[in-house]
Amino acid sequence: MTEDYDLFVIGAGPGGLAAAKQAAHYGARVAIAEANYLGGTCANLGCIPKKLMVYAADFAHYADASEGYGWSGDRPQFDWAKFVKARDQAMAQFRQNHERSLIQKGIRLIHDRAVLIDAHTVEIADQKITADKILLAVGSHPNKLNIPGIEHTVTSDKMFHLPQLPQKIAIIGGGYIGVEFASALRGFGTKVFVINNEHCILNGFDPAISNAIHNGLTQRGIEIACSTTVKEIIAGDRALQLTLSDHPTPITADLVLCAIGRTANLDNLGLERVGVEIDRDAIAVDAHSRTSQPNIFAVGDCTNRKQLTPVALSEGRAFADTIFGDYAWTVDYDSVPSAVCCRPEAASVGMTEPQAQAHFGEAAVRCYQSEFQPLFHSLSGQNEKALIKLVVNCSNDQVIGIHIVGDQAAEMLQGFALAMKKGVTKQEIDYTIGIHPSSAEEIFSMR
Ligand SMILES: Cc1cc2nc3c(=O)[nH]c(=O)nc-3n(C[C@H](O)[C@H](O)[C@H](O)COP(=O)(O)OP(=O)(O)OC[C@H]3O[C@@H](n4cnc5c(N)ncnc54)[C@H](O)[C@@H]3O)c2cc1C
Ligand SMILES: NC(=O)c1ccc[n+]([C@@H]2O[C@H](COP(=O)([O-])OP(=O)(O)OC[C@H]3O[C@@H](n4cnc5c(N)ncnc54)[C@H](O)[C@@H]3O)[C@@H](O)[C@H]2O)c1
Repeated sequence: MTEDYDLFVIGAGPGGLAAAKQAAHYGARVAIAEANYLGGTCANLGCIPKKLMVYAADFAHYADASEGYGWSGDRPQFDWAKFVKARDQAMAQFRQNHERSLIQKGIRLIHDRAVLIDAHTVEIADQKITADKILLAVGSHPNKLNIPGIEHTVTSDKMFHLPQLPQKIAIIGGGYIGVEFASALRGFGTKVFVINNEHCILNGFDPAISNAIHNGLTQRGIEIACSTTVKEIIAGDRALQLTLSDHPTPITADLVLCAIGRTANLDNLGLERVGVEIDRDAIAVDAHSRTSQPNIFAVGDCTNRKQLTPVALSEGRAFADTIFGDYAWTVDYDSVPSAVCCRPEAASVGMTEPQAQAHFGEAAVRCYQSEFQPLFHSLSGQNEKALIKLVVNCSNDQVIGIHIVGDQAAEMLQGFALAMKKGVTKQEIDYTIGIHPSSAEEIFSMR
């Protein structure tokens, strides 16, 4: 029997869109379903609106620095509602661009929720559609703590549509989302208190990064409590009151953000019905993103891999190249760079110093670290330092980890991440000529 499509994709976030477009490029007949907004979390409730918010907050930072550069006069005021309107217009435009590009590629977009009926059939908008292959790219949703008063908290989804900015916010979670919102909101003038259950924020990053970001955030006036959590939240007349474990006095805030990780969107998808197995609350897949049901695949946040847009994109492309194209490849999870869009910014790729020592032994690992004042801050009046750290495998001189803190850390890291993936040695870095004046040139003079 001929199926309606060669590929049916459930979820039009970065993973689903990349796979659909790549499969169509090979001539496959493709349909894609999206229950909410085209572009998924990344384009609508994640990376893009977050980065625009970070840019908006940066103007306060530049305004603070401008006096040292000879500027004076009235300081412009920030209008949250005006920003939200402009941002939403830009995001609507991005969605239209996505839709146009799907049409151009001959991909059918169905704006509705899809569920699995059997291994080759999905149900959507009261219609049954069959496909030879089905790709699950359904993403994830924010976790919430199970404590009294949790109903008084919001998650990152809500943060982009607040009617107004809070005067004081408590953020539960000191990971990517907690730290990024803490930093941006502080830029807008909000008082921020971060509560993290682990011994440091951004645990999992190199300790040099966690420490530098901790110091950078506290220097900007953000309060951080680690090795603690929230036991209870009580709504008072004027504020929310949070009781912390091992913390003498409750803290108050007018908004509480819960940012403690995200879990795959698996509810009522029909996975049990078609025999797709689950592992640690996510869809279990092999290296080629194949589930336990041979013609059903899964990519992105709904699998137990790295919850990052470029990872979802690569998994989508690798799936389409392997199944519909002429070559098979798998994603290399060892050299995935990522950045935390806080101020100061952090970016990282490869092994941390503790990971490298655990893997190769302490004696086999050498680290080079430089902390310096970027030229910009010689006049900004801000005591900001930048940091670059290299982790090197002594046995072959290869750079196996690069960690950067400071302005444009993400932009700086991108090229170095490619060099690391290609096996660059410390000696090759030493003999490379830098660009002057820049912060990045510091990496070439670390002895
Ligand atoms: C606040 C925030 C900031 C972030 N910032 C960054 C960043 O700076 N850099 C970065 O790399 N990553 C960032 N991320 C993570 C990034 O957004 C995700 O890793 C990425 O979006 C995952 O892509 P995906 O395609 O797997 O899923 P998603 O983007 O979540 O897309 C899944 C789509 O599937 C749809 N869907 C679900 N179920 C169904 C169904 N049954 N039928 C039809 N449609 C369905 C959903 O509506 C959704 O649109 C951020 C995340 C958040 C929350
Ligand atoms: N810039 C980026 O690339 C970016 C930005 C945002 C999100 N993301 C992706 O989205 C994922 C989810 O982000 P996230 O920040 O929600 O998760 P996360 O895993 O990055 O951080 C969660 C934090 O919450 C803390 N936590 C957990 N339980 C807690 C508790 N009971 N009390 C106090 N603290 C607690 C953890 O110690 C951790 O620091 C990230 O892992 C990342 O993959 C990426």
